Amino acid sequence: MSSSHAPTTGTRAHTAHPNPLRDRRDKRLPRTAGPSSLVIFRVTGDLARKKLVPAVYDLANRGLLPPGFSLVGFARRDWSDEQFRDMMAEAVTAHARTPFDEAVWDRLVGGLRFVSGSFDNPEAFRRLAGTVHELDSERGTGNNHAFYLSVPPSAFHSVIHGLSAVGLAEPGTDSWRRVVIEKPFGHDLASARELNTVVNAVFGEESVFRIDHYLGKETVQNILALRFANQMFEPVWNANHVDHVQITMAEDIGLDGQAGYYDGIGAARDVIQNHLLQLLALTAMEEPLTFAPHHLRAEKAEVLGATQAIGPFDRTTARGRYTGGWQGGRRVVGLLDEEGFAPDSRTETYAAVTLAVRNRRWARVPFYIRTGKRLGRRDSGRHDRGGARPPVRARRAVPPRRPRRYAHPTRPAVPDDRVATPHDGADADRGVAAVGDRRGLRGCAAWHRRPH
Ligand SMILES: NC(=O)C1=CN([C@@H]2O[C@H](COP(=O)(O)OP(=O)(O)OC[C@H]3O[C@@H](n4cnc5c(N)ncnc54)[C@H](OP(=O)(O)O)[C@@H]3O)[C@@H](O)[C@H]2O)C=CC1
Ligand SMILES: O=C1O[C@H](COP(=O)(O)O)[C@@H](O)[C@H](O)[C@H]1O
Repeated sequence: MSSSHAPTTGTRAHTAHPNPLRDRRDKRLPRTAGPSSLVIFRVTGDLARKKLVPAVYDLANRGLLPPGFSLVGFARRDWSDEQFRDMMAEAVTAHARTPFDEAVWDRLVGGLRFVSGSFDNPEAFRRLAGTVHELDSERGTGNNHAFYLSVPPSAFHSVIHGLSAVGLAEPGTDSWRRVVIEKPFGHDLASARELNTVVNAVFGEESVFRIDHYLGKETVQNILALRFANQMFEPVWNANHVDHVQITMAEDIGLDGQAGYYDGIGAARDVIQNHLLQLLALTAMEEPLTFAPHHLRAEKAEVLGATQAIGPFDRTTARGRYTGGWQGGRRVVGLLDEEGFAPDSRTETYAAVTLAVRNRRWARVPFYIRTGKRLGRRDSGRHDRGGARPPVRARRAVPPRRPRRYAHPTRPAVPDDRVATPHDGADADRGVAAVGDRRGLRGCAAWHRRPH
C-alpha cells in the first residue's frame, strides 16, 4: 500500500474524522468506567445500605464497572471484610433493582474491603491509605479513587482533613481523586461557604461532586423535556393560567435507623432546601440558552434569587412530627421513641412553606412546598393548578374531558422498567400530581446513572 493510501492515524485522523463513539456527549452507548475504586464513608448508614451499595451492584450487573473495581467501606464498627460482605449481600438482596447474578456478585466480592475507624483517628486514615494502595497493585485500580462522603456536614471537615493528611487527596500525573459530598451542605449560607473553603483547600473544584439525587430521577429530568421540548405547555406556564403550584414529597417511611443524622437536621434541611427547591427551580425557571451545566445553573440561580418566603409565617408555614400509631397494619413508634432520638428533641419530620417567585411569569402565584415522613402514602410530585386568573385552567390547554396524559421517562436506567406515569386529572384534583415515584422510577436516581 502506498503511503497515500495508508490509513490516517494519530492527531490528524482524530481531528479530520472524529470517532463518534468517543464523543463524551453521546449517551447512547453504555460507557464502562475506567480502572478505579470507590471509598464510602459511613458505609453502615441508611443511605449506604439502601441506595449506594445496591446502586454499585446494579452498575456492576449492567456491565458498567471495570473488572478490577473495588469498594472500600469505612465506618466505626469493628468489622472484618467478611462482615462487610454480609452487610453488602443483605443490602443488595433487599434494595438492588436488577436481579441477583452469582458471577457478578463473585467478581464484586473480590474487591470489597472494610476499614474500621472514626473520622478523627489519623491511624484509621493511614490504614485506609494502605488499603487503597494495595488495591492499586492487587486489583489494578490505577490510582484512581473516589471518596463518597455519606456523612452529615459536621463530619465533612474531619474526613477531608483525614484524607489530605495521608496524601489520599493528591492524584498522580495520570490519575484522579474525586470527592462526592452529600447534602445538607451546611445549615446556612455562611456555613455552606465555610464548607466550600474547607473542601476546595484540598480538592480542586473539578474533583468535587455535590450530589442531589433528586436531580438524577428520570421524572425530575423529564420536567425539562416537558417544559422546553414541548409546545403544549409553554403558552400556559405562567401566572395568567396557573393559580398556584404545589410541590409535595410525601414519604410513608419513618426514621428507620436514620436518627443519628436526622436529629437536629429535620425535614426542612433534609429535603426542602435541596430536593424541593431544585424542583421549584426546574418548574419556574426560564429556558436556558443550552442544557450545558453553566447555562442551567445560571437560570436556576436567577429564579431562586427571585424566590422569597411569604408570611405571615404562623399561617403560611407548618412544622410537625409523627407520633406512634398504626401504618399499613403495622404498629409504628413515634419520632421521640425511635432508636437514637433524644426524648426532648424538637426536630420536625413534617414541614411546609409558602414561597413566591417575584418575577413577571409567576407574579402572585404561591408555591406550596411540603414534605413529611410517615404520611399516608409515598408520593412525590408537582401539581400546577390552573385557576382563577383568568378563569381558564391550565389543564384546558389539552383537549377537553380530561384525557390521560403520559410522560414517558426519556431513558429509564433499567430498560425493563419502562413505565408511563399518568398525569391524571383526578389525581391532580386531590392535590398531589402523579409525576412521582411510580414503580420502576423509584430509585432511578443519580446513583444509578452510569459512571463517567
Ligand atoms: N438516608 C437517605 O435516604 C439519604 C441520606 N442522604 C445523606 O447521606 C448522609 C448520611 O445519611 P444516613 O446514611 O441517612 O445517616 P445515618 O444516620 O443512617 O448514619 C448512621 C451511621 O453513622 C454512623 N454514626 C453514627 N453516629 C456517628 C458519629 N457520631 N460519628 C461517626 N459515625 C457515626 C454509624 O455507623 P458506625 O457506628 O458503623 O460507624 C451508623 O451506622 C447525610 O448527609 C444525608 O443527608 C442523602 C440522600 C438520601
Ligand atoms: O435525601 C433524602 O431522600 C430520602 C428519600 O429519597 P427517595 O429517593 O427514596 O425519594 C429521604 O428518605 C431521606 O430522609 C433524605 O435524606
